[in-house]
Amino acid sequence: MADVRVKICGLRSAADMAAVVAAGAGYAGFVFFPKSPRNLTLEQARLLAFAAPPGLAKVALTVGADDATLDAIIDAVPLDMLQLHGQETPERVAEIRERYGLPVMKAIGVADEGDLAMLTEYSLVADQILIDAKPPKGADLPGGNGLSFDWRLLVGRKWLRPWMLAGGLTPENVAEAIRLTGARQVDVSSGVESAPGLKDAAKMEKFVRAAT
Ligand SMILES: O=C(O)c1ccccc1NCC(=O)[C@H](O)[C@H](O)COP(=O)(O)O
Repeated sequence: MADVRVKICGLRSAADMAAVVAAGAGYAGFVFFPKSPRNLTLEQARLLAFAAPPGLAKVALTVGADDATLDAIIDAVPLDMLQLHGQETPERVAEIRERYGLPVMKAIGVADEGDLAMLTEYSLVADQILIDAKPPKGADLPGGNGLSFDWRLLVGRKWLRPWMLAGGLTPENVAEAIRLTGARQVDVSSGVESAPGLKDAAKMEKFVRAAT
């Protein structure tokens, strides 16, 4: 599968960054969400971002962050993209995009066909759309739960913006997910971990190989 770009989300250490680079991923994601096992400090993220080679896009994931939080992240960490993984409205997405001048990827949780209208709505204001599984009711995390959705919902659909498939992808299922949905970009976190928040270099390598 040529030309598929992989995002590996939730890096926390220099070893994670080295493994992402060695595997050949196109995006590296840093999670700024205190409840997450993948949460990292501004200083940790700054060091990892400076260790990233040119061409690897550095993405900060936030959840309903206010301007002060985003200001602090952007001041500390050299970034290529913001990933908004909360309940940000289309107006807020547009505001963030305008304020920071960085491309914005809006994550949308999908469980059934009724959720697809939101993808169209947000593709009018975001630079990219991340199509993720909807978290279970009452979940601590709005993403990164290792759950997938029915990929057949995406068959034959088109959106105005580039999009990325996420949710429960693993080295074992990513090729089938790409085949079915036609995704040109995929995002993974839990599926390349040995425990929550602990990335596994061998799984990262296997995932990128299976996806590309
Ligand atoms: O990873 C987290 O802990 C997290 C916390 C809060 C919001 C989103 C979070 N993760 C999002 C992702 O890592 C991915 O973009 C996506 O949800 C895929 O995750 P997974 O199903 O674990 O592969």
